[in-house]
Amino acid sequence: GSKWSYIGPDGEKAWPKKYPFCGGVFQSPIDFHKDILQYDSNLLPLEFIGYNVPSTDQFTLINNGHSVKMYLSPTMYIRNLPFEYTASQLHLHWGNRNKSEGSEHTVSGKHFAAELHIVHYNSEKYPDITAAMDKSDGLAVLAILLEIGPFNPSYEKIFRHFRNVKYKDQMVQVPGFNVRELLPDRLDEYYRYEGSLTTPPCYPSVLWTVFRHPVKISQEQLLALETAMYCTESDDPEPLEMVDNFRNVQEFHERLVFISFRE
Ligand SMILES: NS(=O)(=O)c1c(F)c(F)c(S(=O)(=O)CCO)c(N[C@H]2CCCc3ccccc32)c1F
Ligand SMILES: [Zn+2]
Repeated sequence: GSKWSYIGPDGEKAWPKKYPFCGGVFQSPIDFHKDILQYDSNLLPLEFIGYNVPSTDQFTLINNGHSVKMYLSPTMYIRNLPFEYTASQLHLHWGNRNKSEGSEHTVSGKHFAAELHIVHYNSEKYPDITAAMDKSDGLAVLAILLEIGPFNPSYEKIFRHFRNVKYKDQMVQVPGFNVRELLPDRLDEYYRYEGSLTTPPCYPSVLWTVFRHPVKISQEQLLALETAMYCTESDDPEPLEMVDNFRNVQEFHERLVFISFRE
């Protein structure tokens, strides 16, 4: 299994020993601050096809010991990127109950409470995500920044299942729903840059789209995310809470982040 973690001797400083790309170029996440941003009028709103999955279909939600991830249906894809990218899975990154600052990307040095990632692979060039994930044009990940606000019934369609995936390798079926509801209203405003997976093997294979506008979930929903899951299996004598599962921002020199909006 993947022997890496977010804390202790196998934490992110040690990743490059076993996973050399983690010490390499184009690493994610990064901080978005004004002197690396450049407006690009060619950045179009993304189009989401097949995102409205009927409740007769089911998504598999699984605790993989690093995050909680939900497999998506291969009928879901995005257009208006250099290629067509088919959805693979979504997962989250978050902090802990005493410090709700668990986003991976930051804006002017500020963390958001949490971050949702929807991972897609280039289905025009590669047969599946395994073939795509180490290619420079292989993956496209959408990132949604989460902050505290009113209760969010769309996120609840995933969150209400957390009690059934408390421990590593537990899984549950989630009835299909319109995954578009998890995204902010303004799909036309986003940050765009070429980066990497934020977990080992850290391949520099990701075209990142980070939406400008955060989505709100309630304090109670955030607390559930921060306290529901463990990295360890149900029978482990030393349970480890799944908290602070975000990578720190990486050096980003001589590169630009393109923005689809004029600030
Ligand atoms: N932040 S991130 O970079 O988007 C990101 C994660 F943070 C993350 F935890 C995962 S993981 O849950 O699979 C556990 C670690 O691989 C992924 N998986 C991707 C890349 C690795 C292999 C793979 C295979 C099938 C589907 C998705 C993926 C990931 F892309
Ligand atoms: Zn992620």
